[in-house]
Amino acid sequence: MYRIQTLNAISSVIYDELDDQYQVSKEETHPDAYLIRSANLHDQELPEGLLAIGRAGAGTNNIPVDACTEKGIVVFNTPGANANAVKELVIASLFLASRRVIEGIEWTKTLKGQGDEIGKLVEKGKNQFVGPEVKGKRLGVIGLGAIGVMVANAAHAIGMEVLGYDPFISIDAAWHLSRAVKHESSLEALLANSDYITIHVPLNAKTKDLINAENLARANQGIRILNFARGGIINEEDLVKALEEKQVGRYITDFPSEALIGLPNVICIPHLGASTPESEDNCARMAAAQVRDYLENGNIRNSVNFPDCSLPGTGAPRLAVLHKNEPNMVGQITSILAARGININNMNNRSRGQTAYTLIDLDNGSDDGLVEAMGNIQGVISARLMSAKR
Ligand SMILES: NC(=O)C1=CN([C@@H]2O[C@H](COP(=O)(O)OP(=O)(O)OC[C@H]3O[C@@H](n4cnc5c(N)ncnc54)[C@H](O)[C@@H]3O)[C@@H](O)[C@H]2O)C=CC1
Ligand SMILES: O=C(O)CCC(=O)C(=O)O
Repeated sequence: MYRIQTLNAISSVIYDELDDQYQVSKEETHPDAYLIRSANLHDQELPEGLLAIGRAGAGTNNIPVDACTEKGIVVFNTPGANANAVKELVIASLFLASRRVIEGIEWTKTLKGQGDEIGKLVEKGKNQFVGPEVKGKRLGVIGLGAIGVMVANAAHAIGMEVLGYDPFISIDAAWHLSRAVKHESSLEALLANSDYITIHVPLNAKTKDLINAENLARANQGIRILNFARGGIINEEDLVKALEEKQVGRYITDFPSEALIGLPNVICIPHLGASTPESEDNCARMAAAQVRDYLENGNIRNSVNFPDCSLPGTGAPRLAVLHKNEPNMVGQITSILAARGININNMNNRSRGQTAYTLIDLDNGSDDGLVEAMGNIQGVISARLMSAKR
């Protein structure tokens, strides 16, 4: 029996993946894995024995990934599974950043009680809510991953001139990006050449305060900024000042804060980017499937702290060793097997930055201290023995 603790409301489609070998609840004690959305794990003790965290979503800044790596907890996310939902809300927000629809709706509510006068009042008052069309305007997209590419292509399709900035763009993303999107090689150039920008990078130490007073000063006067990535990517103090000085014309964010709520020219959305049934199902199903494959078969797909590594299941005993990416790790692991007369049927070893993973299907052999022996190798983070069926 595997135990899964859910730390957020997760779509019930997880049960398509997690059969009766799984006990899933909010209160699970001694969980083998967590399934979460945006729950903040930074201030929580990670339970002993936790093997995996399945983040049903893209961003993992709510997870202490380095601490997980040290403890041998594999952190998974679900790349692209909610990208379309975010893209749709970003496109809607491009219009909201232009046309003063939200202010207009609020103002219209004040006309309640005016009876037959409403038509006349509407025509007289609507001028205050005029705003430009997006067609022909320039949109700068920061980060051309799963979401950024979709947003760039959709914005081009509605007639915008699209510029993109992503020094680390993947080959896959580049293949999917419309050729009409102009490549900008610096953030400063992107800001200076855009009427609107939209941010689609992860929040990490390198992207914190990526948008700040210095580069906002070089942006086009009145630039409209959309932030559906994370609040910390834009320096809030600098942003508020730039809004006051009209350097930033509009700011639409999925990440409200005390300083932003109620400010003129700011629209705060309650983190709804991925809140569609389709997206919630996609993310939940993918996270559950990845966690299951890891718990049962040791296979890793879409981890943010260990390399992707898998083997086809044959029912043979499988040794799974998470270790540091250091010389002679595989040599030491296989020497222990050789000393015990255990033959290797199949194996895969992958590395990623500081970490590595070795999966070995064994012809014979049982635990009998094998896992402990592996754990004693300097540089091994953790080891498990299982029978991989699929
Ligand atoms: N509002 C919401 O509900 C949601 C928000 N998000 C946020 O959006 C972020 C992006 O999501 P995805 O597109 O799915 O991720 P992704 O990993 O597919 O794409 C991120 C892209 O950012 C690029 N990048 C990284 N550092 C950069 C930098 N300094 N400058 C320019 N580009 C840089 C990467 O090369 C990559 O192409 C997530 O990390 C998350 O924080 C994601 C999903 C839903
Ligand atoms: O689960 C959610 O609604 C949050 C989605 C999100 O922010 C992400 O996937 O990074």
